[in-house]
Amino acid sequence: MKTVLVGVGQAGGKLTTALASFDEEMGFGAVRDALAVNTASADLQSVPFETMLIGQDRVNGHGVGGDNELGAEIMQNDIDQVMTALGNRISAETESIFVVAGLGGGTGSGGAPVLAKRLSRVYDVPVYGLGVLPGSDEGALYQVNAGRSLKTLAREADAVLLIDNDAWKESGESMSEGYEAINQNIARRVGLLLAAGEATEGVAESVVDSSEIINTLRAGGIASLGYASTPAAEEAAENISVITSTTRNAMLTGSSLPEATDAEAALLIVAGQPERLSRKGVEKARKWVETETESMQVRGGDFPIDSSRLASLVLLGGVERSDRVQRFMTRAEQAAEEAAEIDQTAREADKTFQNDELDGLF
Ligand SMILES: Nc1nc2c(ncn2[C@@H]2O[C@H](COP(=O)(O)OP(=O)(O)OP(=O)(O)O)[C@@H](O)[C@H]2O)c(=O)[nH]1
Repeated sequence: MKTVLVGVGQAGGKLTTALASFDEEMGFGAVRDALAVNTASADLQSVPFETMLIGQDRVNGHGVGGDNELGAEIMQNDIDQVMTALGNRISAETESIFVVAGLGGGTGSGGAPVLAKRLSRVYDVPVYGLGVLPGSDEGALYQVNAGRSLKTLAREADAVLLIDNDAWKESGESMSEGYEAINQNIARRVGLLLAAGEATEGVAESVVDSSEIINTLRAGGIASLGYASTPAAEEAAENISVITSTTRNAMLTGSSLPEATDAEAALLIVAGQPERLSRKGVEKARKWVETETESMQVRGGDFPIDSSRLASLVLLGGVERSDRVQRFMTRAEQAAEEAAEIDQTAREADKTFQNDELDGLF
């Protein structure tokens, strides 16, 4: 699937870098171009492709410090500049645009929905969000920001592929090592998905194309992507249970959104050497995904790659009713209510203080 990536904010820029590098290293060529947009000049310095600093008149290159309303405002003010830079990158062959952002901060959280809205109006190709949810140990501001941003982004984009920062956390890792590992995990999943949509030449089974990805995400809302891989036997017939167990792992333990299994639609892609791919295995695994998601719209296909391992990618569309997403929304709403209460108490204290001051004066 020929794609143009736009990273907004720090996490957006880092993830876009990881994705573009993975695509290049693997020689896939699905990522056609990329742009990183930020309000903080320091965050753009290590980005290896074109960058754009916005909001200089407001924050002078220092970022918005988690203020996602300001992030949205700045994107709105500078949107023409961003659209012009993207216009030079989006061509007739572009099949999708991904707006990539951490949803808990300020620049990406506020800016990504504004940009997705404008892109959807101007271009006919689908505009997807690739959004990162803050880990559950991140503070209330991050949860509130992400709750609001996710709702808006899901409305403005054709779908939001959601990544939970808690998904691949390993104990003992520093914050930056942790991000690095998460970004690599995301790059591998999304990179393979985009590349699978590009595969053209023949294997015995059905090759996935871009339209299957688009159709799986057609329901809109929130999507997740699972991945797992296992060493494979040389003979396809010996790999039936390898494919089913790898698919189970991809969905149950390798998902970008753990525990999100209730879906409107799904796409299973099994990648590996054509001679190791078992048609029966792919069909059995596809049926298992059908049962697990309780969806009648489960597509299946394969992606020929030169590897002695078999890998399963499971794209789930329309997972917003799943427990994980509901739990996050509840947490974000609680944090928003608590923040509003604190705000109210502060305002009341301020009023009392002012009244007392006035009492003293008159
Ligand atoms: N997966 C992942 N998440 C990250 C990374 N960097 C930051 N985050 C998450 O993204 C959120 C913060 O968003 P940032 O992208 O840092 O913020 P920003 O959009 O640049 O906005 P401001 O810094 O407020 O101007 C937090 O929830 C972090 O956990 C990263 O490299 N990878």
